[in-house]
Formats: sequence, C-alpha cells, structure tokens
Amino acid sequence: MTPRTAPGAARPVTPASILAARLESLVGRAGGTGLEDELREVRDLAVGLDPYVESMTSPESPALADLAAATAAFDWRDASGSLEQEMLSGHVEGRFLAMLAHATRARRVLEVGMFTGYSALALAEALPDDGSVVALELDESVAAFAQEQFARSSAGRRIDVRVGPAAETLRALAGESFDLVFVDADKAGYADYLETVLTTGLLAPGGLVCVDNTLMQGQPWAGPDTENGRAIAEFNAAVAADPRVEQVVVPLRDGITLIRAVS
Ligand SMILES: C[S@@+](CC[C@H](N)C(=O)[O-])C[C@H]1O[C@@H](n2cnc3c(N)ncnc32)[C@H](O)[C@@H]1O
Repeated sequence: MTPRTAPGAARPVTPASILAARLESLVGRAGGTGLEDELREVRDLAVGLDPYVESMTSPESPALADLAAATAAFDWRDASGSLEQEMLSGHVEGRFLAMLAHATRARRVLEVGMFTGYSALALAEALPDDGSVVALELDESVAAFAQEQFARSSAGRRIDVRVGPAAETLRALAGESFDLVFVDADKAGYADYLETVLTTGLLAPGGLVCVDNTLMQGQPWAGPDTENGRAIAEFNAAVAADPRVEQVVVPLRDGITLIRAVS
C-alpha cells in the first residue's frame, strides 16, 4: 500500500499528473543525452495541462474551497482504513459533476462513497432548493468530518448522509429513485453497485450514472498490476460488453465513465 502523505503534500494520482511527475524526473536525469530540449517540451505539455484546465474552469465556491483546504490540512496518517487526502475529487471534477446535475435537471442525486464531502457538496450546490443528495459513506469519522463542513453552507442542508457499507444501504434505499448516481467508493464493489442501481429501480428512467476512477492511474493498460487496477479493468470490460447500457469514458482527472440504460 502507498504510504499516506503528510498534510498538504498530495501525491500525483491521475494518469496526467503521474505522467507529468515522471517527465519532470526524466528531465532532471537527461543531462548529456541530447534529449534535454525535447524532453523539456514534452514535460511542459504534460505539467501545464491540469493547471490550465483548472484556470479556465469556473472557480469553486468558498464552501468547497474551505472543505478542500480542511481536507488537505488534516493528518490522514492517523485515520482509519485507507483514507487519504488524495481521495478528494476537487475543483474541476466537482464542476463537471455540477454541470451534469444542471444538464440533466437532476433533483435527486445518490453518491456512493462520500469521503469528506467535496463531490456531495458540489452536486448539492447545483440542485434546486427542493433537491437532495443522499451520500453513502462507510467510515463514521470521515462522515462526521463531512457533516461539520456541510453545516457551514446553505447547500449542505440538502445532503442526507447514510453511514454503513454501501451494498447494505443501497438495498435499504429500495423504493427510492435518483436522477443522477455518482459511484466513487471501493473499486471492488463497483460492479455490484452498478448492478443494484440498474436493476432495483434506484436509477430513475432516463437517469445517468457517473463512475469515478475508471482510468485508475493508467493501471488497466500500463500497470502496475494492483487490486484496484484489476477491479477497474474488470469493471470497465464488463460495462463495455453490457448490452443494457451505453457509456463513455471521459479522461477527466482519474477518469469518469458516464453510463445510461438503453434497454
Ligand atoms: C474516493 S473516496 C470518495 C471521494 C469523494 N466522492 C470526493 O469526491 O471527494 C471513497 C470513499 O468511499 C468510502 N467507502 C469505501 N468502501 C465503502 C463501502 N463499502 N461503502 C461505503 N463507502 C465506502 C471510503 O471510506 C471513502 O471515504
């Protein structure tokens, strides 16, 4: 397992940022090879991508910026399970999810895997006053952390947190339906969560499912071979072969797959 980073010192966890860090390191070691200038150009292309995308995207709300800062300032090395600051989706992905909520005119949103609540709050901010986000989280302490943040913003009152294993909470939600579902919990559980959402009426007719980390740091095509990489590779292949759905993999951050039911 990768050691958790000190507060504020996030490590690269997306294909683009990993590529940028690797190229930075290669530039540092390229002296005398004759490849320095070319490598620098390639490095600049990779290193500038995320900051450029971020600077051209509408800014995050003060409440989201505060939540991200509180998450980065917390020392996750003492936290339970595998929680780490890098789990937070962040500015551009939050805007993307909010844009999807607007575009689909979502009123009811379900999130599977909340962490400190960044995506839940980004989605809640995009909903009408009578809208709601039901956010599922396994870890009681991180759920409490998120709820403290939600209490500071008016959109936070639209978020209903349910603590427990998502598989159980999803079954307990039978009878409810959601216009937009964001899946971002344990990768080994993804196939089960999608199946439950598609087959039990949780996804409203015409609803959209968004699944995070479907590029999993590039592991499905470039390795290394890890448990999460295998889980995502299997999940992606199963979705690609599933005639019940249509999907597109968006290479934003660590990959988001958008899925809709077609039969
Ligand atoms: C990647 S983080 C979610 C990040 C969050 N959506 C965001 O955008 O900031 C994954 C979260 O899923 C939670 N989780 C893991 N397994 C779970 C399970 N079986 N049921 C519910 N939540 C789970 C973890 O505790 C963690 O907080």
